[in-house]
Amino acid sequence: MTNIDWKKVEEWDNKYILRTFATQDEYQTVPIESTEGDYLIMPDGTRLLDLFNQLYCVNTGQKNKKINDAIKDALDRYGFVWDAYTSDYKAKAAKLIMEDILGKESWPGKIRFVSTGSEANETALFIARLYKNRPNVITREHAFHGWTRGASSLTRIKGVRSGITETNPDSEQRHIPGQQDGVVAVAPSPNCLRCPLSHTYGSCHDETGELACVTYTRRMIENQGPEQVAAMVTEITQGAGSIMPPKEYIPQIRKLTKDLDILWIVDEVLTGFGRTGKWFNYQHYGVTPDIVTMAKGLSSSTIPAGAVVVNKEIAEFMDQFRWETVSTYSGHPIAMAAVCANIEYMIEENLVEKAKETGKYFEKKLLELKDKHPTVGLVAGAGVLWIVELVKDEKNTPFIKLDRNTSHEADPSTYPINIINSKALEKGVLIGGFVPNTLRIGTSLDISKEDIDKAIDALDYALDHLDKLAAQVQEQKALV
Ligand SMILES: Cc1ncc(COP(=O)(O)O)c(/C=N/[C@H](C)c2ccccc2)c1O
Repeated sequence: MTNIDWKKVEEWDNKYILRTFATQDEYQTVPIESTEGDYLIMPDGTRLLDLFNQLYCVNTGQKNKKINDAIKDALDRYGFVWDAYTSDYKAKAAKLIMEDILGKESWPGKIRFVSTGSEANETALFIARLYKNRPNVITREHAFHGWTRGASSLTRIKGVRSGITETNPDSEQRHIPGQQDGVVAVAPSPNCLRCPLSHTYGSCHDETGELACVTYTRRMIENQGPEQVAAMVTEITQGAGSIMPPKEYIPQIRKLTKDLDILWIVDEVLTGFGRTGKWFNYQHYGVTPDIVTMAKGLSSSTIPAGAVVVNKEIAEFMDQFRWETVSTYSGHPIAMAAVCANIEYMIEENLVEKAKETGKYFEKKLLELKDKHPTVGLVAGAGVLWIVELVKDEKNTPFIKLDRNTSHEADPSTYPINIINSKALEKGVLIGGFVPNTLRIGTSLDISKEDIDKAIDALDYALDHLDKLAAQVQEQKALV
């Protein structure tokens, strides 16, 4: 490795780069010298086991040899050609997705490649509104669909949707004028532990068995006027929002969209490509979408890539038109080479099945922690995507009242996810979440049992500390 002056790196980083998720004063440089498998390696050789899987996006592991070799081969042939030209890589990537992965399903029509998840969702919104000739779309509480204008109009995590937050917890929530355009209505999220409609799962079904949150969504769309609604956009498992729906929810939402003749856009940017133990998360529920958006695991993030798959009817409709917009890097030959190698590796190594089996081991180990630690209120997930809800008492009260909100209405150092993060780091494990009270665990599909055990040990150690803090708070309350 060339001799890097990491002091200079830190100086330039602080001096010239605009920050994300931290003000300049809060920001601290975290230098990473290299990555490998599920590990980040710092300049001093410290190896961090990454239970964020970065942003739940390195599905086939860091520095995957097959992907890196494919990129090197492609670089021997290409610099760049734009979407009007076809590389063998772009055509093969389309074939692998439409035939090898989705070939057994009758709904897929055609695919368009883009570069990010936000761009995939922008494309899906564009197509849905054009195809239905209607302006409105339905999103949900705690949704995260990206940061660009249309995608962010769907995003409903409080701190995120306005785009910026401030250190001072008492600061006014700022909103970026016009950023929320794009007529959307917000349906309740199937967050049964903290039901937005104050129901209890198991007794919230009506006489037809429909969940209360689905009935509410149906009524909301009927009030909007379904003839004004192009589509409902859903993550099957909410990623940043960290919510796993009850098993009936997705099939009932799919029925609702068909009953009301609106399109169903499924955002598989975070859950796609084997993360939940299926190629795509919707496949757990016996339903088929009209449009699927994808990114992250599409290339395992070695090179940015995103895509949108539309159903046969929409593909036929779009084929009539000259699409008068283009994104420069769509179908970039080097990115497509990474996509092909990523998918071929997943098929050769049977990684989707491996993730499914790994999920059973994760569930066993996380439920053991739930039995041991009073601050674990819920464990939910599948494959290598898990939620651990942190609570301060047996009533599942959240530590941070404004739950699923990143607008820093409290001091972030009091967030349970950050308390867990700093204790687990003592054991060389990076674990945490995005919303204050909920750990969001993600790994590569290939993670070893030894590394899972190392992660569970670190989480156990951190939860011991959180249990003590919760008990102290309870004792102080009892003294008052
Ligand atoms: C379901 C979903 N759709 C679209 C996008 C937008 O994709 P992009 O970034 O434009 O390629 C994302 C991005 N996730 C962000 C980075 C995230 C994930 C977990 C915690 C916090 C943030 C996503 O999760």
